[in-house]
Amino acid sequence: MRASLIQIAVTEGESVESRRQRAAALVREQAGADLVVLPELWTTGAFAYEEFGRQAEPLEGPTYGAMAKAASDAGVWLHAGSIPERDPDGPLYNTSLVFSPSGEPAAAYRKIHRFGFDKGEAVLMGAGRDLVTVRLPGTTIGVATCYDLRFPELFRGLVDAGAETLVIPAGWPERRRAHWTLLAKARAVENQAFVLACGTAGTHAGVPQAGHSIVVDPWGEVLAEAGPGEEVLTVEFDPAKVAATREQFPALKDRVLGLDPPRRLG
Ligand SMILES: NC(=O)CCC(=O)C(=O)O
Repeated sequence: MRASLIQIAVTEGESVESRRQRAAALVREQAGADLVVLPELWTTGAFAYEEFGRQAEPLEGPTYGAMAKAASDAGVWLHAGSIPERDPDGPLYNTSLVFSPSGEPAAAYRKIHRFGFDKGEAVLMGAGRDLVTVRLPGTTIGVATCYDLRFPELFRGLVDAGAETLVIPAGWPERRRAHWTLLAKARAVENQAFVLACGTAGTHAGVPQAGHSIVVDPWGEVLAEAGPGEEVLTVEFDPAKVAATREQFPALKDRVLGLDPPRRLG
């Protein structure tokens, strides 16, 4: 299976429409790949909080249209990263879009863990509730977004739902790059799954982005890693390695669930 992670640069010097057209062109250039991945909130930038409301789109808005067409032009499965979604009946959401090679919508995932504590995304956007997996030929992907990477229980839920390849678009800052790499490897090893983590390059809202998109196999080996700038990271991987790893080293079978709470002595 061949995957291309498009680590696009998000800068204020470029308009959203220009970046949308550029992203669509980059997706088209990936014809021949099985799966193409874009990062989180690449239209606005994940830290450009003031732009979320200004650039929010309905689910089937301009980014959806451009990405559906790009997926079908290239004939690829496309995880189109996420957009600020304006729900007509509710708040904004940080929503990822997945398209089939014929440009049909395959899934939408509303980010569950919002970043910012008491500001930013955490107050400007609503939280999703639903786990999302998508069956592709050869593997089942489980999707999560950026800050979700810090919450292992979400990934266990995806694995329980059949995920073998964890696809994580992000807008991760350079300042915490060490966490990004460490957590991507940890999620791969503990879930015995491939991790495809696609970040952004460039600087927006004064926050330099980490880049360093990364692909990790179920044994924790890094198959490919990008540099800091805009780049398309292409990798070949064998989805059968998930079943083989889970069979040869069956740690997932040793999970002990429903433990008792700590007992007080005395
Ligand atoms: N956009 C995000 O979710 C940022 C996450 C982040 O910076 C972190 O977890 O650290």
